Amino acid sequence: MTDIPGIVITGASGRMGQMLIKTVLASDKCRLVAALEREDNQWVGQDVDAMIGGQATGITVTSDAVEAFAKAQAVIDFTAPAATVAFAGLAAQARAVHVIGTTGLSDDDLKAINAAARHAVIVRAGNMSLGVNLLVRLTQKVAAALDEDFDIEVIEAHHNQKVDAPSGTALMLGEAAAKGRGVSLKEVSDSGRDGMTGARKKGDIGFSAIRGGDIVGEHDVLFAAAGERIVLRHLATDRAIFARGALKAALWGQDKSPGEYDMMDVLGI
Ligand SMILES: NC(=O)C1=CN([C@@H]2O[C@H](COP(=O)(O)OP(=O)(O)OC[C@H]3O[C@@H](n4cnc5c(N)ncnc54)[C@H](OP(=O)(O)O)[C@@H]3O)[C@@H](O)[C@H]2O)C=CC1
Ligand SMILES: O=C(O)C1=N[C@H](C(=O)O)C[C@H](O)C1
Repeated sequence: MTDIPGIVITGASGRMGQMLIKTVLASDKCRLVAALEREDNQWVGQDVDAMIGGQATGITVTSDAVEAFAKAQAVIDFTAPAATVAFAGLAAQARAVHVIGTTGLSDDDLKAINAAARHAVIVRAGNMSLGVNLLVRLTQKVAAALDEDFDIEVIEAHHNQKVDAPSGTALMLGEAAAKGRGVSLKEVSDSGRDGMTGARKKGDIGFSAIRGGDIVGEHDVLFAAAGERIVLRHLATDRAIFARGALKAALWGQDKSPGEYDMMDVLGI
């Protein structure tokens, strides 16, 4: 046994799962203890190195979450809402830090995650990159400085396999803009415009989603008034930025008390 935190990666064969495994293997601050996939996944029973095409790890992809979590000090989870809610309960039982990158979570999912955070540390963010979390802060500041003569629109673009919209990041940016304005996002959110929508309602925060090709993740926050526009922009070109943030969160959470945290807490911004 060593003091270096043991990490489980869920959704191990996914786009983020593979990136996370590579990031953990490249770090000397943690060790990979398990790579988890669901039972019917083609990689279960195969070596992690065959899946990621990298160095020999001696670790076989497993579908046994209970056994995997029992060996872990942290679980890094970028999967899908149903899986993440189940993992939150199991990670809490194992008293492992649960880092959640999964987006598209419903209010009920968030309640279940919040309940699990009574027993263990959970760090959850729709975007784990430093750049986006700074952009969230900037968005709040700019929204607080401008009045409703500036229409706020969040525009996001992602690859053609993304299943949820608006993106988790777009919602973080929308929440920040609403907070800056001192309003509730639920009351002013306008997404999915189509057909005879009528004129834009003053004070609304709009969302637009583009899906295509292999776009990693692009977010604009547009403040548009008569005669001028301000655009705050983040472009992700490499999923490594999310994996680095997630690993930082897993290590940061090791000495924290049970509760739900976000990347602002981790980054101290
Ligand atoms: N917070 C952040 O910084 C970021 C968040 N994300 C979010 O992370 C999530 C994953 O993204 P991405 O890696 O691109 O997606 P992928 O579809 O590439 O990977 C998802 C993985 O999760 C597994 N999975 C899905 N459902 C279940 C389930 N019910 N039980 C067990 N495993 C399951 C999939 O397995 P299978 O193939 O068998 O279905 C797959 O291995 C998304 O919600 C995305 O929005 C992505 C990037 C950054
Ligand atoms: O699904 C993705 O790919 C991404 N999802 C996150 C989101 O929903 O914002 C973060 C990043 O933009 C990539």
